[in-house]
Amino acid sequence: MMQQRTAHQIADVLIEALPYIQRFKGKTIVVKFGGNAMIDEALKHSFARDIVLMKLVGLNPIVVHGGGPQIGQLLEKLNIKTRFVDGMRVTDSETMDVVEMVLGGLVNKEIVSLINRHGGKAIGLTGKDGDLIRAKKITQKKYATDTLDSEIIDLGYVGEVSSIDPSALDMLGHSDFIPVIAPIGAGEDGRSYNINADLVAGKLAEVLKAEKLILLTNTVGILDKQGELLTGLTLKDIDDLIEDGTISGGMIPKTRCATDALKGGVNSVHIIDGRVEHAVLLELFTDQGVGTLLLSRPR
Ligand SMILES: Nc1ncnc2c1ncn2[C@@H]1O[C@H](COP(=O)(O)OP(=O)(O)O)[C@@H](O)[C@H]1O
Ligand SMILES: CC(=O)N[C@@H](CCC(=O)OP(=O)(O)O)C(=O)O
Repeated sequence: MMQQRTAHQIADVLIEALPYIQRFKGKTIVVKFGGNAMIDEALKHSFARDIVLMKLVGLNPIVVHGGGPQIGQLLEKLNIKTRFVDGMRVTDSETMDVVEMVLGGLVNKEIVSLINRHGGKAIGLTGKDGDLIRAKKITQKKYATDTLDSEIIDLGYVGEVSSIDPSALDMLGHSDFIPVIAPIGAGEDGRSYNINADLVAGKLAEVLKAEKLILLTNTVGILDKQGELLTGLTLKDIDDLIEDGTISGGMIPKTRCATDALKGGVNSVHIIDGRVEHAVLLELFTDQGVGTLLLSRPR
């Protein structure tokens, strides 16, 4: 009896995924995997398996990864000091070499190899490969609070996305390959630029006209002032939450990327908890979902 019920429950869970698989078949889903989620071995494996399953059931996953903590660790070993201004790492030429080594090398190849070990065919790219991402230098204006003067802070080789050539991704999307992208772009001068991974994921989702952008982070989603999860938000709600200070710190650039992607034609953005095993699968293929769903307007 017990065994039979368990079998039914398993079948229910499997069949719950069917309408979602039918709806998203052939659609592009951009998934940003943050550096914090990569610290846990079990989480890395569950993420890789989710991506392999997505591809096998006919979706087109594109992975964009971060690696902030991993860059920090190598810089520390090399005794190179680092600092952030408004969520961006100040990146001089020496730091850029380390960023490229960690993001384009160690972290990228680790994710590629994990996906491959779970039966996928991942191909690692930085924005320099296939001329995927062109970057332009960001100039950061920092406004001092005690004076009205503005101080320009030179962030060095920190870029924003100036253009994307998706032809390499189009080719991979029509094959068994799963692209895994490190957030490094090439400047007009051919130099490498360090780009925040959320920015890259948002722009890629926009250019690829992705069905969804999924941002894995280290909170359960966007929280209200009482610390309760906000399960559904629209563009207007997000503006209000930033305005009244509910959304602050690292969540501001993240939600800005999300709103840009929605305005650019992405159907939905999901900010979900990367600390939960199989968070991507639960968000995509179950009725309740996890985290915060952001839409242009109420459904
Ligand atoms: N309203 C909010 N809801 C959830 N997190 C928030 C909110 N406002 C600020 N945050 C902060 O934003 C952080 C997520 O941004 P960040 O650390 O940059 O993420 P990641 O490293 O995944 O890119 C959360 O850990 C939290 O400290
Ligand atoms: C300009 C800038 O700050 N770039 C980031 C790139 C990595 C990143 O975005 O990693 P997470 O997603 O893990 O935070 C950095 O150097 O840390």
